[in-house]
Amino acid sequence: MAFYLKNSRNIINNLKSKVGLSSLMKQHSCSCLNHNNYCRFPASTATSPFAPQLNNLDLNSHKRGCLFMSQRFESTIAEKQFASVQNGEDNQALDFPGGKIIFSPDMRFLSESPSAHTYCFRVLDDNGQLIKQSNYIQVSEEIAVKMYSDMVTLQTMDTIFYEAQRQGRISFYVTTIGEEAINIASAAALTSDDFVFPQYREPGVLIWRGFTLQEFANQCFGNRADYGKGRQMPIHYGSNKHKYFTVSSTIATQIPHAVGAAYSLKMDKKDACVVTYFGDGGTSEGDFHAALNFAAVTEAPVIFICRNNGWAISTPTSDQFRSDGIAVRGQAYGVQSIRVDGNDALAMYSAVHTARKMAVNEHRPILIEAVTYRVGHHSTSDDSTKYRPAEEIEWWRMARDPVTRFRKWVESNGWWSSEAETQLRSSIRNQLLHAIQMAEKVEKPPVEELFTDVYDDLPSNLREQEKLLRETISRHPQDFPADVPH
Ligand SMILES: Cc1ncc(C[n+]2csc(CCOP(=O)(O)OP(=O)(O)O)c2C)c(N)n1
Ligand SMILES: [K+]
Repeated sequence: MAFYLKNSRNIINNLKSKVGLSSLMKQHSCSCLNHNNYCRFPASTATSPFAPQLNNLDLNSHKRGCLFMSQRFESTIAEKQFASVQNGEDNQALDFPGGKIIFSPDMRFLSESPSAHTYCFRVLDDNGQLIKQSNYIQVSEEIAVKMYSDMVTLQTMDTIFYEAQRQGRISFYVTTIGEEAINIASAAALTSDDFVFPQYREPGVLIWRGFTLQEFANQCFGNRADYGKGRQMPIHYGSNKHKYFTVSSTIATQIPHAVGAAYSLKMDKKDACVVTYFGDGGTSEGDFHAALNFAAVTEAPVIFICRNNGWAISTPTSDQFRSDGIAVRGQAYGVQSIRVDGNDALAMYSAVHTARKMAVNEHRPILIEAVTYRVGHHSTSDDSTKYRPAEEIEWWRMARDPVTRFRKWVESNGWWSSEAETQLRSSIRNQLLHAIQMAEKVEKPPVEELFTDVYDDLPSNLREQEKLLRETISRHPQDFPADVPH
């Protein structure tokens, strides 16, 4: 039998000094309650002066019991504290709402940075070899081969769609080059019941979940088969079937949405969590901060995955923030956090797999900072050599490519060969070229679709806009795409 007390960090010292229980107490966190705020007392506590109350508790009723006990202890301590402050004794600490505050005569400011940088968890070295004693979750041959194949699919899709944009066949594109491991390994560690609130550099999650290359192409071409009916720019994918919320260009808006969705999963007692992705730039938005705090206090099962890729368009992280990256901010909000080598697929898989268990079983948010590099330009509207050295990009592309690193590990297990590689790459390339040709042939959605799906009855301002649009098209037909029915 064991006993649990709420806010025990705050009262443990008082108990030690005033009640003399120190030899009986063992501080340790309780995973099923409010985490760090609870202490477990061993059965021997039964010999303490509090034995009659403690004996009324057991493991199953400890939550009810500890609330009762904590109220009892807190009120006793508050009374004693009040009396001792009145008497001018023991004024070194006080219970404030929310926790004990220790007073000190030293005027000491908290340092702006920790003395040591936060460690970065990795499993595979740069050469794809397992680092001895690394603490990782095993993946089966089947999962490893699918992970590798999907990373190659993502890389090939990026190359071909990027070229299609350069040829003027699609209007815009964003590549994920360099971030394939974050995309695919995180997706592999989730279940299909988990909801995804993406930024825009995570299409690999959809690849993993079975969104077809034809579906990707239909969205980029904005044709009639696109679920968004051509209303959004290319790469703004969404899929009800795959629980993947539609990409919104507006940075960081998805982060609080994810927390709300996670809170609702918790209230519905679902065995699932929510995962949201964002970049280092996204963490400068207020939405990021509100979301972390909201998730911490509601104990929402949400995994925040920050792709810290060094650049937010042309803004380097040194101009973005002065903290030791992103992971440390989780701690400030009361969220367990980890920094991971985002170019190590096994480390990403292990961290997300573990985070998912913690989120779902313990009802808590987790923050993962995946350290990586944006190898491509920000988008097809950007030329990143204007603001960063070409050698830096090349170094990451060659020496730290996550796809090659993972391939070496898969090969060293005897699960992959150069014949399989050649066959996979040529098959994906052919499928993509075919998907593009098909998507190009499908008609575009008609003009009236611009105005549907929001209101049952079009309000007068939208009717006016539609009229104005049609008049403009008839006055300037040469400026209007010939393949859009109107
Ligand atoms: C609220 C808002 N501000 C600015 C922009 C313009 N913008 C588009 S992408 C981007 C950079 C985002 O960088 P980051 O979040 O680090 O993601 P990355 O592109 O590196 O993956 C900016 C500033 C926007 N879309 N939304
Ligand atoms: K970024």
